[in-house]
Amino acid sequence: MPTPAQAIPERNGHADTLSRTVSNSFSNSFGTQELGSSPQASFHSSIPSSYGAHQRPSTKQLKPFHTEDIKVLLLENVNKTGQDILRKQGYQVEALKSSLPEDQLIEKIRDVQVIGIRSKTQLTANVLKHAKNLIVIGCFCIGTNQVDLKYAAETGICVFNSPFSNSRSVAELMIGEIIALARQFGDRNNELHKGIWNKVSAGCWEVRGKTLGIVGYGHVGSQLSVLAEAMGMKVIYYDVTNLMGLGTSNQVHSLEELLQHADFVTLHVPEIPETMNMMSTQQFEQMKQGSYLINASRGSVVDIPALISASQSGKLAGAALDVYPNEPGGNGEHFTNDLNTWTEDLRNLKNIILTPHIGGSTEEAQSAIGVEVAESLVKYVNFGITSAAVNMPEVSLRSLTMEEPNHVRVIYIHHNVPGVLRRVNEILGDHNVDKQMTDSRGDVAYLMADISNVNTSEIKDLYQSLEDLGSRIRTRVLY
Ligand SMILES: NC(=O)C1=CN([C@@H]2O[C@H](COP(=O)(O)OP(=O)(O)OC[C@H]3O[C@@H](n4cnc5c(N)ncnc54)[C@H](O)[C@@H]3O)[C@@H](O)[C@H]2O)C=CC1
Ligand SMILES: O=C(O)CCC(=O)C(=O)O
Repeated sequence: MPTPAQAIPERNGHADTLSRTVSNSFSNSFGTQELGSSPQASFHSSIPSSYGAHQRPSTKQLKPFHTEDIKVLLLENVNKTGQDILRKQGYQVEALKSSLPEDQLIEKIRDVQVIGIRSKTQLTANVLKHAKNLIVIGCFCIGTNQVDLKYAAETGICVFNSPFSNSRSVAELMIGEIIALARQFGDRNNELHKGIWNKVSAGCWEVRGKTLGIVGYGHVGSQLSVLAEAMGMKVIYYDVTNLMGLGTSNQVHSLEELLQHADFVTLHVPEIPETMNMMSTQQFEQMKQGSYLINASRGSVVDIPALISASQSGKLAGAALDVYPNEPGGNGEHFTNDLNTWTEDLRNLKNIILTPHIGGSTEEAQSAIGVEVAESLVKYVNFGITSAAVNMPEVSLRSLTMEEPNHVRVIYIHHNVPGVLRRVNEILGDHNVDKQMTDSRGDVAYLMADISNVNTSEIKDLYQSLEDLGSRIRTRVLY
């Protein structure tokens, strides 16, 4: 039987925080309950039943949650490593293999404090406005374009992702696809499966000495750069940021310059307005005759009808796509014109490799992502720590310990306007503020304060006073 301290492996120097399962909380997400015992007793009541049910006092607490009260919805087949971490906390975890249509998602999201998704589930403002209990979102992937990050921050919902745990997997897939396209082995494989022996060398090339043009030299692009040079490729890259090239790779000044020189072009940019249809008719015209395009970033980055024309005209000698403007919610026979009107045309092109968004789908990547994101969720739910959050300021304090029984952690997410700290500290001022940290990101600020000598009877007033401030987005009191 694991102890709470063993429940999550230590990472990022937070062993002390993880060893104390602080899970009593006074927050607007949970129903009002009667005031009862001291913070010390309520701490024991928060420990999951498997760790110490015999210690739970019968008295009800002031609107605290026990970890068993935390409801988590995981969609899109989140890895077991992540599920296990959340379950070991005692949270109620429902894990589904696919994403949900919007109406079903809205029904489910009403009820949960935590949701975990991958790249498919769209957490728009319209969906999130129904998520009255939600305090945190975990994107078990790199991309966060599927979440309305601004709306989430403005409603006090923190978002986490895994910024690089699948980068290597994507880079390795790119290497496989560069060789596959250069040797046309996708087509040869398909032909032989149909019984056709077609031994040809025309239009088939070694990759050694060819130029790879990487668009977006971040985690994936830079990994790919190193691997490609090891195969004897020359690497150039284009990025909106001025970045040091690894090995002997060189940054170019414009996308056009890259397209004019590269034999292979790979795309590794985020989905943002500036990258929408970044590769369209004009850009395909700027590419070298007989060059190749690979897109494993997001479907919106490539204008697919323009790619189909460039391929049919022979400008492109081949292409590989892992991502599409519309992707199905789950596995099955969905890749038809019902999904995207041009699907049949795409499927009929020569030397085209089509994969179902598997760039990051390896055992290693999914297992690491599961651990990383689940740990972030636990630290946020149990301790309010926002380190590595995507849409909130990063705030963390040394944890409360068992030796500080009458301490309370106040978390106050608020509009970033003048005068708030003064008012908050007036409210906290009757207690000793042991430590405090505050930071802002755009219009939203996040304050965390550990205060001592708090009687349980004072917590409700403390909470209510903070809630009554006009600047309030969300208040949580953990004790
Ligand atoms: N197919 C798959 O399974 C996967 C897809 N991805 C996608 O790949 C994207 C890139 O991933 P990472 O390398 O980890 O991201 P990253 O954030 O580390 O790097 C992205 C790079 O793109 C650059 N960039 C942004 N806008 C640009 C523009 N307009 N022109 C040129 N460069 C621009 C940034 O400066 C940055 O250096 C992710 O945003 C995600 O959408 C990521 C992982 C798996
Ligand atoms: O594995 C997934 O579902 C999504 C991978 C991806 O596109 C990402 O990490 O951004």
